[in-house]
Amino acid sequence: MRQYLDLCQRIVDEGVWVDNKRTGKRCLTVIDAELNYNVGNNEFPLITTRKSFWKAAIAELLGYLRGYDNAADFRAIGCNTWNANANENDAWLNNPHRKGDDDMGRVYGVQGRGWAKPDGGVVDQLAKLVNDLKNGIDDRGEILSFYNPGEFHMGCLRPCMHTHNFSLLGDTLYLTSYQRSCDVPLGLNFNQIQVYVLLALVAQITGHKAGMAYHKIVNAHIYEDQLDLMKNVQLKREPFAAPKLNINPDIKTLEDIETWVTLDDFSVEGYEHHDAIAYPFSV
Ligand SMILES: Nc1nc(=O)c2c([nH]1)NC[C@@H]1CN(c3ccc(C(=O)N[C@@H](CCC(=O)O)C(=O)O)cc3)CN21
Ligand SMILES: O=c1ccn([C@H]2C[C@H](O)[C@@H](COP(=O)(O)O)O2)c(=O)[nH]1
Repeated sequence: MRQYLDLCQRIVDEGVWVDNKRTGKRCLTVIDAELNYNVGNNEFPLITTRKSFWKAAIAELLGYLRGYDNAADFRAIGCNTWNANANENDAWLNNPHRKGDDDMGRVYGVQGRGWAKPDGGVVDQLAKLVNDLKNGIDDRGEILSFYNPGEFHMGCLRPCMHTHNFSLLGDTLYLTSYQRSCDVPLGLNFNQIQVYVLLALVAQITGHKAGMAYHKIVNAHIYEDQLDLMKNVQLKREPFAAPKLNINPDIKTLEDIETWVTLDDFSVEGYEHHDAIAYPFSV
């Protein structure tokens, strides 16, 4: 939790104002941040200086792992975060590739599970890496990448957390995740949870111990309309100890994740937190 607050404080102290054309807002911005999560010790990086809606963050991750391309599918599993980008963004609403209400296009999990090959067919990056890791193989390319510049024009938003690189050392699995752009008050609250849960889940279904997850962020920002709440509310609060995350041990395969896993298969123990803060969201 300290590392999150240190990043917020660093943006407040050292951030530079940058105009963002897409949202029409200014962002206080720093470049290069690293957060590390000890998944092996079950130190769940849940924000405690405000109430975190952690279930929605896990639902969003499940949707990515299933290759969802529609905000309605996300809603059905308990996640509302894609409604605005799918339905309220003029550039996307006028895009000829948009297939109708709630369509998100070729983003995130679509690339992760079905990257189109130039000669026909698709690459399922997640199935490949799960299969390798299950067999004790780390070919130094166990990568799940959502970043496909050739199809940016076919999606509502470029992926922010775009690459997850797994590594096996002995019987311990590690994860290094890369993020190009980070809305620290809103997005990072979710992204920390997702990096942690991704390592915990993949370790569980491939039969390895989970080690550390390393989260590398390039552009970390606070939107101008979020700054006052961050400076004068969230950063004035003292954090509580990290809670623990429990995952249903019956989840044993990628197919389990694709078919029957729900948010009831995750529970958090000992989550003490301050009141919720309603940060403004920029579409
Ligand atoms: N500007 C922006 N920031 C983001 O973090 C972001 C995007 N856009 N677009 C794509 C996804 C969607 N994400 C979102 C969207 C909404 C919330 C949000 O409203 N969170 C609230 C309530 C969550 C709930 O009730 O489930 C929060 O208090 O955390 C969080 C992440 C993360 N990403
Ligand atoms: O997982 C996510 C997804 C999105 N974000 C934030 C980062 C930016 O504030 C916006 C995306 O805008 P771009 O203009 O495409 O950079 O969404 C996040 O923090 N985490």
